[in-house]
Amino acid sequence: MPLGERTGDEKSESRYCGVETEFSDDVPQLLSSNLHGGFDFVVAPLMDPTYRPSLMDDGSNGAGLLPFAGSDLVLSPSQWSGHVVGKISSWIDLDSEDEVLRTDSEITLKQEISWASHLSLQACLLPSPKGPSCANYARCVNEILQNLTSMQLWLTIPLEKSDSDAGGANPDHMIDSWYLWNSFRLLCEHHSQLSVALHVLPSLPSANSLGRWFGESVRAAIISSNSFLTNARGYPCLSKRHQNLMAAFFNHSIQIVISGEQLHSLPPGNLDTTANNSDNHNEGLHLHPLRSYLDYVAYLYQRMDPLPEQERFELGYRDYLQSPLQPLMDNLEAQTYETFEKDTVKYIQYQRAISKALLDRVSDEEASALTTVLMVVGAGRGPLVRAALQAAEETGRKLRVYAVEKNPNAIITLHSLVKLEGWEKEVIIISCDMRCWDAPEKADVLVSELLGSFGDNELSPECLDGAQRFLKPDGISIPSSYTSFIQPITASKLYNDVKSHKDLLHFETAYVVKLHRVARLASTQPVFTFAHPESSTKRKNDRYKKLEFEIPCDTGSAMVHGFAGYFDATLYKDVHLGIEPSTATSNMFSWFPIFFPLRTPVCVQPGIPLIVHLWRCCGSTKVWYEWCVSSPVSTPVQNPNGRSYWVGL
Ligand SMILES: C[S@@+](CC[C@H](N)C(=O)[O-])C[C@H]1O[C@@H](n2cnc3c(N)ncnc32)[C@H](O)[C@@H]1O
Repeated sequence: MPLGERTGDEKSESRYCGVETEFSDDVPQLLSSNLHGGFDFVVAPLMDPTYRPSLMDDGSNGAGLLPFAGSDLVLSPSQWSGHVVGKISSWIDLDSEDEVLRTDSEITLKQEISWASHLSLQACLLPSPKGPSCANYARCVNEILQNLTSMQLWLTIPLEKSDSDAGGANPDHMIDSWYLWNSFRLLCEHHSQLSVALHVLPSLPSANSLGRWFGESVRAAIISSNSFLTNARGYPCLSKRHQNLMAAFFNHSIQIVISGEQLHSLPPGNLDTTANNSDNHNEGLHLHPLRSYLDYVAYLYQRMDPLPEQERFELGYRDYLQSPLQPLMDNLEAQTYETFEKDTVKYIQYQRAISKALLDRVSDEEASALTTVLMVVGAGRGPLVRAALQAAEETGRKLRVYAVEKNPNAIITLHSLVKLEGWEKEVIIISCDMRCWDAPEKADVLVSELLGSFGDNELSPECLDGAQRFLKPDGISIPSSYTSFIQPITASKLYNDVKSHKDLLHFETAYVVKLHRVARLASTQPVFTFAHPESSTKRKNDRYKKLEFEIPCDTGSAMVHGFAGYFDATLYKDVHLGIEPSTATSNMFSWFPIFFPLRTPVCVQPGIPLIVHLWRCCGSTKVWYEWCVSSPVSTPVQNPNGRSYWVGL
């Protein structure tokens, strides 16, 4: 039974909760008692824990009849795959000094994984490495991963990090379990079927340190009964920080697994009013011993606020890599225009900016005599024309509008719009590329929306340079400027998706992506700014920027898989629009962030700056970006000469 649905969240998947069990050779009974107890799946040992290959008295060294928990026939295939996660024997130690133990461990691990694959389990839980050195364990897991069809391996990692980094603490005594995970996954080359099961402990590391994990491949969070506090009525509850962490797990589709013994009371009939599944308390004497923990977890899930409408709409795009549009080189399709046009917030901001510009341009006294010439360059199917006419009506200013568009298909829509709305007197449609249009008069106001997720990446600067010829010397450009921003992120899912293409081209491409399973490791910093009109005729659109990021000291080390990019545009005076997280325009959905991947992820740590270089390069037919890191290590300059990714002029 899922943890429940979040109110109003019908599109989101349900969240499930599992339970860690002891070994039992009666798997059907084990499964049915736990499912009846309210859990969705069991994390159960597959093999008798007393088994050691070297102790098999048949001399087969483990090759004889193995003490697995029943045959594959005891459950149906869908029960095995839907309700059982295999728990690999916790005694295994593949990096032990003891050769017998090491060999036994290796044999057992392979036997258990082989059995779990045979059963088509979705995942197996691997025990945490026994010490900081885990090379042999990782080598063995890596070998298994090479031939594993679809099963996931969840490596148990205790969620611990001591916060006493500063003040000359001996680094040898520092605990940061992230290192364990990092060295293990590096040894396994970021394999996409290897992920983490975080073991949540009674005390938690700092928020920044916890945040790192949300960019890693975390599939499960195991929470023991001893991490729960006791409320006034004897029921389990969690600290505020643990509650927030659980909410973050739910938001990132991380499965919860409850483990340990019943440490809190569960008197039948004595209901905790904070728990929602109260009917289940009435099951009386047959309650699962961990039922109150499950109820509490379900309560935490159900009380979460529903996802805002925009987030719900964007669910299907989360962490999905898209190639950025090429609106200059290609002609946009009707569907793309339709999506833009639904973003009312964007047009409201433009209308506000245009209104302010019209009022600045023409005083109240001149309003009936003067006509402002406004040109929408890149008019698409006309929403900015509408915004301009509404601004004129709102301010009582007279307007002549030129709608310039190079997409012949959008021109057809523009003509029918003008006719339908009766705008023939005010609107003149020009089917032309703005860079070569010979305008009959000069504009007071030039309005455009040629912005990409990284501001200038859809070549707004090049287009507006071409259009500036027909803007009066004192004319206004809306937008008047735009700036791109980047920040380093952990994004193991995105990195693996790029890597799955197995070529350089995909590593040297910037993607548009609704970032979700990422950790933002430092605040954003501005990269390139373009202002319009550009007064200097000498200034070219090539740019270079070197940025230094500091990782907050309580974060600990982290992996940078690439950079998230954003923009902020000043439309006019105080009216802005953008997606830079700290100033993002709310409820606007036209742009997702951009992602610049790194070919080789870089491990960063507090105290050593992360130095990034970004170039915007302009050729005669294309514009492209190049990027690299020079500290703490140097990485290759990606995309030299725009060999993999460029935007056509
Ligand atoms: C991002 S869309 C915006 C469309 C519309 N203004 C809106 O807000 O929905 C950019 C539009 O500019 C047009 N465009 C791009 N470069 C152009 C150019 N050099 N000359 C004329 N139109 C251009 C594209 O065809 C596209 O219709």
